[in-house]
Parts: sequence; structure tokens; C-alpha cells
Amino acid sequence: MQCPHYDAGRCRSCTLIQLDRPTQVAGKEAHVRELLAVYDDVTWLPAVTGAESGFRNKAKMVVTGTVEEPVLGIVGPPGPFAGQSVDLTDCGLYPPALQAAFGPLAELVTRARLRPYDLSPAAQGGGPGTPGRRRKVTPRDAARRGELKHVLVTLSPDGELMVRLVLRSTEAVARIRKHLPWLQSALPGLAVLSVNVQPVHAAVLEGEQEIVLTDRETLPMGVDGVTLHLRPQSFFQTNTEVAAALYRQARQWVGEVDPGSLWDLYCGVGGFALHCAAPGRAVTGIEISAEAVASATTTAGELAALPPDAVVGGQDAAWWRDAMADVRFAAGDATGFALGTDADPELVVVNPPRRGIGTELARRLEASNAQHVLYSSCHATTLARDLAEMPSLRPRRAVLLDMFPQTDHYEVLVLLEREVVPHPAR
Ligand SMILES: C[S@@+](CC[C@H](N)C(=O)[O-])C[C@H]1O[C@@H](n2cnc3c(N)ncnc32)[C@H](O)[C@@H]1O
Repeated sequence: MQCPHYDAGRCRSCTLIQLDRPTQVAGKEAHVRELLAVYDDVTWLPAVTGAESGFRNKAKMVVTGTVEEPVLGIVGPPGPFAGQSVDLTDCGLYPPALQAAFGPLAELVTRARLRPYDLSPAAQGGGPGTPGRRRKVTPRDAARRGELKHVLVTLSPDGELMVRLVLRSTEAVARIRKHLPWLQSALPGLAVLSVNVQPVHAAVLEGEQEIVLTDRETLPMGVDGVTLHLRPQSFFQTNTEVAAALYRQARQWVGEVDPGSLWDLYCGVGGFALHCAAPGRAVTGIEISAEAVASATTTAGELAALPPDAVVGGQDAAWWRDAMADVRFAAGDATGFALGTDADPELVVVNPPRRGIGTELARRLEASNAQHVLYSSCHATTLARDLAEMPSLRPRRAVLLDMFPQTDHYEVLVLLEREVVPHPAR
């Protein structure tokens, strides 16, 4: 893919952009196969690849510049643009409908007088002085630092938008509210607008407090017919097309195993659990974010009460009602949940953050009666480490999904099966 920002040295996020797509994918396949090389009986499916540009459903823009001329993008990487404002509103990873949102959002910054936050050390109140001695930050310093840190935008497959403004404080909320009707007319697809309050001067993207300013609180994300409800703070896979392929593959493998009970650990808004549910199957989804659990529960309720003539994902309303009869979601720590019960399901889906599931949970699964584990990983290094803690659960099938083209990141889905230890010959 050609990118003027990369070529000029303004942005270096797409580390593989100079390689053609087949070479990128081949490199990722070589990487994951090497990490899992000790497992010699894995059947690898061909890699799943979606679009190589315009695939990101979410933009995380740093806001720099001024109230009159805000810049949405990044702070320049080391090199000739280091520390400078870089406008990335035409980044080729974003679909046109996402790019089109940035103009009105920049105008909102000006209309609502949202002063871009100054990330530079001088704005922290440090300034020149004796090294190691920090001047006390005064209210005037704080005002000088500005308010608006990031603009986070998510686009649904239906063209609707969720916009989150990450602010240092609640100082500007009333002004944003005042300009909301204007923003809604400028962005007719705007479903959700919220303010996230992140008071800390640190490289943390967002804070805990979220103030939703629109009547609607969720963005419906249709994935293979199932409408997942995204709330501002809940995780959603970055690439909707490849996420749909991921859930389809999971549904197929789970369907072949046909377990009577299933846990979906790290379930987010319920993507795996809801796609892998079926009549007669008990499904439990566990997720740390209560917001995401609320979203998953909403979707399960909707699927249980479809209009009689509805068909979703090839199944009719009666099938979905029965499939949702024994589906539940709960907020909590995945490891704590698994360690806190003696009951074992027949199959466990895990889809942890990059850090993986860790030793405690891996050992709990190793010692369980679960016959299968379906591990979806966005960081194959921690996957390989976790697999080493579960020697009885052998990888049998695997597929790489190129969820993050132009970078060296990828998703890998692995079906593990409990090895049957042969009885010693009599
Ligand atoms: C990679 S995302 C997967 C989400 C979901 N499976 C999906 O397909 O969208 C990881 C999820 O784990 C959740 N999480 C992080 N730490 C957790 C923990 N200790 N216990 C349970 N869930 C956790 C995050 O909030 C996030 O939703």
C-alpha cells in the first residue's frame, strides 16, 4: 500500500507497509508456525485476509494544534517530524465514512472552544530550572495545558458512529452539549457521543469516568447477522470483516465438537459466546468490564425474542430462542471465575488481551475436565507460553487471521484437544 505519510516520515505506525500483502502474510505465518513448531500434528487452514486498506472500524486520534486550527492525528515519530502535529484524517487504514467524520469533529473543537491538550513537558509546569526540582502546578498552568486529549471514533457496518472525546476535566461538557444538535446535523450517522474524563498527565488513553451525551448509549455492530451492542468503554475487534470470519470459524469448530457446555472467558460484548451458542448448550461468558457484560446481555435478550418470521445467521427465531435459553454473562476476572468453581464445561473459549491467560488459568484448564479449548490470541508469543502450561491440551487446528494488515500484528485461532493417554498394554 502506498502512503504519503509513511513515505515522508510523518507516520511510522504501519511497519510492514513497504512489503506487498502476500509477503506480509507469509512473514506472519512463518512467525506463528515457528512459535508453535513443537506441536507437529496441527492442521493449518489457509490464512484469512480481508481488505488491506480501509479496514479499521476505529480511529484513535490525538488532538493537537489550536482551537482555531485543531489537528487530528498523531504527534510525529522520531525523525524530521518528531514532536510535530501530524494530520492523519486521510489515513488509508480508515474507511471513507470514518474519514468523513473528522472534518465535522474538528469543527466541533472550534465551535465548542475545546483547547487541545499540550503534551509537551514544558506544559507540565516543569519548564527550565534545576533538574529534579519540580515547580508546583498552578491553576493557570492547568488552563494553559488545554482540555481535549483524544478523539476516538468507531464506525459500524451500517455507517453509524460512536464518538468519544477524551478530556482532562468536565469543564467543557456544557459547551459540547450546547453544540450537540449542530454535530448531529453535520454527522447524521452519529449514534453515540460521550466524554471520557482522563485527568492524569500520562500516556493513558482514557479514564474511568464516561459521560454519555446522546439519548442512545450503544452502537449496534452487525457481525454476521448478530447485532452486538458496543458501549463506549467496551472492547471491539478492530477489523469487522476479519472479526466476522473469526467468529464464523469458531462457530464451525465448536459446532463440530458440539459441546453441551461452554465458557467464553474474556468475552467482551459476547462475540464468541453468541456465535457459538446453540439449543441445548449451556454458555457462560465472563468479562471484566461490566459495560461489555451489559451489552452482551442485551444482545442475548434480543436474540431470544426475535420476531417470529426473523432469520438471523441462517437460523429462525425459534432456534435462537432455544439457543439463548441457557446463555448468561457475568462481570468478573476470568481467572478468579475459573478458580472459584469446581464445575468444568466441555469446551472453553479464551480470547485474552495481549498478556495472555497466564499461568494460573492455564494450569486450571490443564487440570480440568474440559475436552477442548479454543484459544484466540492477538499475541502469539504469550499464546505459545500459555500452551506450554497446558501440555495435555494439544493444538489440533489453527488459522491465522490478518486482523491488522500493514503491521506485524495478527490474530491466531487454535483449537486444542485433550490428549487421550493410552492405557498401558496388558
Ligand atoms: C481481546 S479482548 C476480547 C473480547 C471478545 N472476546 C471479543 O471477541 O470482542 C479481551 C477482553 O478481555 C477483557 N479482560 C481484560 N482483563 C480481563 C480479566 N482479568 N478477566 C476477564 N476479562 C478481562 C477486556 O475487557 C476485553 O474485553
